[in-house]
Amino acid sequence: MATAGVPQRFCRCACFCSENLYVARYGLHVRFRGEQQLRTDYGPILRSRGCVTPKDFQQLLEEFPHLYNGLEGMRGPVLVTRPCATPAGAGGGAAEAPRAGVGYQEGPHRQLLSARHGLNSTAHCRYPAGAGYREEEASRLGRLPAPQRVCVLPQDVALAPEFLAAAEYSALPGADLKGLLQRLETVSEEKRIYRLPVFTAPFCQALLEELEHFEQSDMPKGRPNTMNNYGVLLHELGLDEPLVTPLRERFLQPLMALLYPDCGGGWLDSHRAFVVKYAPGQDRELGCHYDNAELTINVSLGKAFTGGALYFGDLFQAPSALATPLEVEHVVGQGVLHRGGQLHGARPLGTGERWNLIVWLRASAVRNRLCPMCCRKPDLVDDEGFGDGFTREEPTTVDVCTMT
Ligand SMILES: O=C(O)CCC(=O)C(=O)O
Ligand SMILES: [Fe+2]
Repeated sequence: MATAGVPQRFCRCACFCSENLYVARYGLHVRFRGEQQLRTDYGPILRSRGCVTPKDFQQLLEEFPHLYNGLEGMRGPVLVTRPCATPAGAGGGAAEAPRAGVGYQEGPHRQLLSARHGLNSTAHCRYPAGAGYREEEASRLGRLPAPQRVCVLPQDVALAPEFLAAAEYSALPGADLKGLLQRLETVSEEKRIYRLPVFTAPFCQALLEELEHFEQSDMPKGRPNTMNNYGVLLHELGLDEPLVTPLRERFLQPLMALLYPDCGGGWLDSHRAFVVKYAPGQDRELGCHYDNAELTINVSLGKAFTGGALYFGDLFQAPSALATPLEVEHVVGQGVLHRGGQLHGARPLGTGERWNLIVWLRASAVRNRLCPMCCRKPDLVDDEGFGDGFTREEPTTVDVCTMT
């Protein structure tokens, strides 16, 4: 692990530019190594989705020019085309087709981000640590900028008593899984999905206000990932250091160490945190995917809404076409804990607005061995901030997730 006092240097995997590229026109994520590989691997499915003529294929190829000039950009969650059965019967072959804005081109998009912001997967962070936003807030509105306003809430006002109790218990020397399970809800024993209250109602309210304020401001904004056109990156709001890092280090780590010791739960050393927003006329659902994370916490912040349940399939490493997905309703203030590799998505929103804080929790000791995106030894590229959570250090011995 890092030497105390020396800031850790994080990396991403170079697969970023060639794996899981989203082609919105055909609702498909592809791996791209070259024309022949694309035809061989995706010819039939592309044809079935309307990529039929030589011109269609040429247009498709034009989406990937960046692969030859070394430019890379931001990485979001990966929407998969592996089976993730849904009640609508999408299982057995391709998952529910993910949706994105019309005309969205994944390759050039990543290239553009890179050209503007340099070679880093936090390229969307126009305002490192939220500095720009904080300054603008302070001078324009003459009020406390976001991090202070949200984080001024003391711990016991912000965090639900159940969360505090579970985290405190987990940090005790004699704590064990059995004891922890008495302090949270087991949503699925088989899938190892858990739920517990995380934030108090006043905190959710305060955070929502900040998020909405940021949204309405004219500050340029990055988006959480390639599939969400709305939402906020927490580091752009300046909330990574004051809110998410302590949440991970002091509260989530002890909990995750007991729940998921085999997935790096006790070795979490970075994160990517963002808020996703679903609303009428905006994004309304999220296709089946797995996260670029060892573990994930997904906290519902509100507002009032119907629909938008989470659904969970198998681990992406072991999908079975016949599996019935598990539906999990959100409860405002509560967090759902799951393994990043668990296939999941969000059902369409019915009415209202749904805002959720997602924290992808990463353990370099696990991912340094195997990039969860390309499933190979990561090809490390230096990055800014937490990058994609890889480090150049020798991996510490830790049992990685077993494939079940
Ligand atoms: O919409 C949700 O609650 C799920 C979001 C999610 O899974 C993700 O952003 O990785
Ligand atoms: Fe996800």
